[in-house]
Amino acid sequence: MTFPFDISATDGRARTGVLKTPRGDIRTPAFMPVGTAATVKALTVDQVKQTGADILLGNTYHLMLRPGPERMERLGGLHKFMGWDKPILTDSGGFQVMSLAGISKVKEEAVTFSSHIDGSKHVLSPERSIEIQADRIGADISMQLDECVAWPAEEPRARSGMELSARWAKRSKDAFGTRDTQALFGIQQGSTFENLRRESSDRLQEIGFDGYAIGGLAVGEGHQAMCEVLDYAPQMLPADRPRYLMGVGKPVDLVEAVWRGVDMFDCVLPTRAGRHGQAWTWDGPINLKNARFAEDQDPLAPEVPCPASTDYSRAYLHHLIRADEILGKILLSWHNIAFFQALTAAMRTAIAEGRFEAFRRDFHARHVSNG
Ligand SMILES: C=CCOC(=O)Nc1nc2cc3[nH]c(NC)nc3cc2c(=O)[nH]1
Repeated sequence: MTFPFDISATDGRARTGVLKTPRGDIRTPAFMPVGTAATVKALTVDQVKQTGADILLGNTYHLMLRPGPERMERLGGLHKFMGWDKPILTDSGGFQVMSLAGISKVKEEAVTFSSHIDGSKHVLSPERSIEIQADRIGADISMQLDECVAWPAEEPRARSGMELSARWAKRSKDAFGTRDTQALFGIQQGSTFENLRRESSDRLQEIGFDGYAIGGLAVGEGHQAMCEVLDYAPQMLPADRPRYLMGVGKPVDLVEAVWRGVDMFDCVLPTRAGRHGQAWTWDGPINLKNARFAEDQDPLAPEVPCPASTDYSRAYLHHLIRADEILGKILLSWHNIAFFQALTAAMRTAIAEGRFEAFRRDFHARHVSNG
């Protein structure tokens, strides 16, 4: 179903709005915490809710290996399983098969691979991926199966991956059919080639999707090269539908992508880097392992409305991380997710008030120069 996407304000290419789904509204620009194995690592769903997150990402690859699609359905689907009653977007599994699975083979018909957990054999076709996401997991937003070509890619290789993804887009849409409570997003590919990204966008629009993701980025090309693709790629996609940049990113990546017209993001960094002591603040990233925090009585970020950001001293967090205490991983993950939510909330307000350019300039001055 094409969920209503009400853009309430624009400022240059930046947009702010609401994607309305049966399970709740998603305020954009939106950051989706990643709930890989039916959990946002180290956090309860209540803690995630408290950060202001409107939607979570689930990973099809992990969930199809464990607990398995049919078991997930017998248990009532992912929302019931993990106790999260707001929207969930699932990825198609394609990307993680390439990066996590054992021997994988990509054929026209499907991707075959062996589980990184127990070596068992699995098949992921566009049709099977849709069945797992929409019918077994019960995702509110499903993603087409695609092929994310490694970077750097020569044009012929980038073309073949883009064309396979476009054929799989059609098969995904046909398998998804028409549903009145769930949506399907297509994925633009084409690596760093403008002509390929244009062809991909045109083929996706001919098929017609409820939203459009920008794939093939944040795969090692670096911030500068990613921004150069984002200088043109988002605008090739329909302006009235959500644009989702997959796997991105650091706070500065979000600001630069919103500036270029992106609406939705997902990234494991807030929780993954948090578990290793990294915290993002308005004054840039810091690592609590650093000795300079050993007697720092200040909280992480008094202006971020999360207990982990306001109620604990940096000295205490330094101690917890140095001691490899579980609570350290919990508090830094919680703070980082809350910071990413505070960042997207601040961008929504800046766009609504027509001052995103000033926001972007101040953000670079305060956050990036220190970072
Ligand atoms: C995740 C939602 C939907 O994803 C898919 O179903 N396929 C897909 N996932 C990606 C994930 C990425 N993460 C990064 N960097 C951390 N770059 C990525 C690129 C892709 C991509 O091109 N396709």
